[in-house]
Amino acid sequence: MNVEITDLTRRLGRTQAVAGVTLAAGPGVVGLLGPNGAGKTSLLRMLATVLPPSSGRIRLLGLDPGDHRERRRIRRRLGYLPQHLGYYPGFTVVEFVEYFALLKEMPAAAVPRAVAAAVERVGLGGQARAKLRTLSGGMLRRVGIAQAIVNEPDLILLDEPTAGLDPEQRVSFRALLRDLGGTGTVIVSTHLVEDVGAACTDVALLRQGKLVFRGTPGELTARGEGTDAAGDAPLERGYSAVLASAVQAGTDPAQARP
Ligand SMILES: Nc1ncnc2c1ncn2[C@@H]1O[C@H](COP(=O)(O)OP(=O)(O)OP(=O)(O)O)[C@@H](O)[C@H]1O
Repeated sequence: MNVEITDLTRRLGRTQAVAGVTLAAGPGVVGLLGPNGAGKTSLLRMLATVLPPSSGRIRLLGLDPGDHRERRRIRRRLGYLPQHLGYYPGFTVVEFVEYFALLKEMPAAAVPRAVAAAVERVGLGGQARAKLRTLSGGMLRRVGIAQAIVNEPDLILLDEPTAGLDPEQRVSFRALLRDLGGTGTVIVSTHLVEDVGAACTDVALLRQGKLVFRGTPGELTARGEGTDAAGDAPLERGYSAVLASAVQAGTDPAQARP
C-alpha cells in the first residue's frame, strides 16, 4: 500500500477538519469527494506532508512522514497540486516546472527532458516559453499539474485539478489520470462526480471530516439505486444517497453532541 492512514485527525482553529479517517490505497486513482468543508483539502495537505496531523498514524510509500529523513525521501517521490498554487508571473512555463523539479531534488541532468515531457503531457508544448502572466486560468491549472508529475511520482495528490479546465481539456486530463494510476497512487479531490466515473478506480467520500463511503464508482452508483436521492446521473444519486444516510446514521458531529 502506498498510503496507509489510521484514525487520522486534524483540528484547525475550532473546527475538527479531519475527524478520525482510516484509509489505505495502492496503485490506482482514488476520487476524493465531499461537500464544501468536508475536509478534503486538509486530508490532502497531511498526505502531502505540509500539514502535520493532530493525532493518528500516516505511512506513505512505506515511510514515516513524521521522521525528517524519511519525509525528505517521500517528497522526492511525491507530486502535489494544492488547491491554490502560487506562481511567479514572470516565469515561463518551463522555468516554473524546472523550479519544482529542482525542489524535488531531481538530478540536474535529468531535469530538461523531464520538464519537456511533463509540459507535453498536459498539452502545453506550444506554450512552453510563454510567461505565466499571459496564460488563462485553465492553462495555469495545467502548469500546476505539470509540476506535480515532473518527477514521475509514485504518489500524486491533486486538489481540484479540473477546476477551470474546459470540457476538451477535462477529457484529456482524465486520460492522463488513468495513465498515472496505472503505475502509482493518485488521490484526486473533485466536485465533479463525472470525473470520478470517468477516471477513478476507487472513491472515498468525506463528510464533516469523516469517511462515509469507500468503494468503487460502481458501488457508489449502487447506493443510489431504488432511492429518491437527488442527482442527474446514477453516480450523483449514489453520492447524494450516501450523504443522506450519513446524516441519518448520526455521523454529523454537530448532531452527535448531547
Ligand atoms: N486555517 C483554518 N482555520 C480554521 N478552520 C479551517 C482552516 N482551514 C480549513 N478550516 C475548516 O476546516 C474544515 C475543512 O476544510 P477543507 O478546506 O479541508 O474542506 P474541503 O473539503 O477541501 O472544502 P472545499 O470543497 O470547500 O474545498 C472546514 O470547516 C473549514 O472551514
